[in-house]
Amino acid sequence: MGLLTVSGVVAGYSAADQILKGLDFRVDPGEIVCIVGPNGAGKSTLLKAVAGLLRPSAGSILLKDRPIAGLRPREVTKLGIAYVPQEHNVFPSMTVRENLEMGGYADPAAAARRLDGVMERFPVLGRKRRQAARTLSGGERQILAMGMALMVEPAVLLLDEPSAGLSPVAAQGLFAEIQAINRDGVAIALVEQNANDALEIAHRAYILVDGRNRSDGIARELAADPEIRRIFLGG
Ligand SMILES: Nc1ncnc2c1ncn2[C@@H]1O[C@H](COP(=O)(O)OP(=O)(O)OP(=O)(O)O)[C@@H](O)[C@H]1O
Repeated sequence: MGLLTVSGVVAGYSAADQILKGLDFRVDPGEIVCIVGPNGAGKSTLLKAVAGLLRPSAGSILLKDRPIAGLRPREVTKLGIAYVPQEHNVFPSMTVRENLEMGGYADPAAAARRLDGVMERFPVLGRKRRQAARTLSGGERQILAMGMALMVEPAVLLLDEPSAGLSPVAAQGLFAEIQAINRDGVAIALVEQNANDALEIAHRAYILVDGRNRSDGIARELAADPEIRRIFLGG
């Protein structure tokens, strides 16, 4: 059984504007699953539907065997799915520590216990815990956003373009952190523009085009497919 199973989901930003047109998607325990595809394909929309920010008009979303489509974001988080949006994912004027505390808002009693664990897991956050988030580098800010998400000890982490705007070196560092989080036992759904790098760290991948699956399979096999390379991976 999949850990997260999306079946036939139709969703969009209004009834007349369906972006996901019957989408199937699955994350199994222990996986990093990458979602790539052209601009506007619906990659971010898929993560928003899973996170509870959009209510699908058809189809189902299951966490293990529990239906979650249409639940509020806070309920989805409590059940074990943490979402890191592409932008505005930290509070710039608050300290690193305060941001982490905000990340644990769904369960404040447990948050105090988890704070030390997250700062140990990401030493840079421990060292800079008293600094305002706006003073962090782009890569550190993304690590903080992931640290906030891990404050709820999720089973599944949804990451929307975490490497956007980072230098190649910072992006490589971030991908290594994503792999380390996955090795700690967190399954990850990763939307990336940086498709070649994302396919290197992913176990499986989906290629979305116009709200539907164009292809899916083992990430390294998709990355080696000449037609997929030509159309989606820049040659
Ligand atoms: N809040 C919104 N309200 C209305 N339409 C939206 C909203 N957010 C996204 N869209 C539209 O939904 C479509 C899919 O957007 P989405 O962000 O899911 O694409 P994407 O595959 O993640 O691509 P990108 O790489 O450009 O972010 C686009 O046509 C976009 O304009």
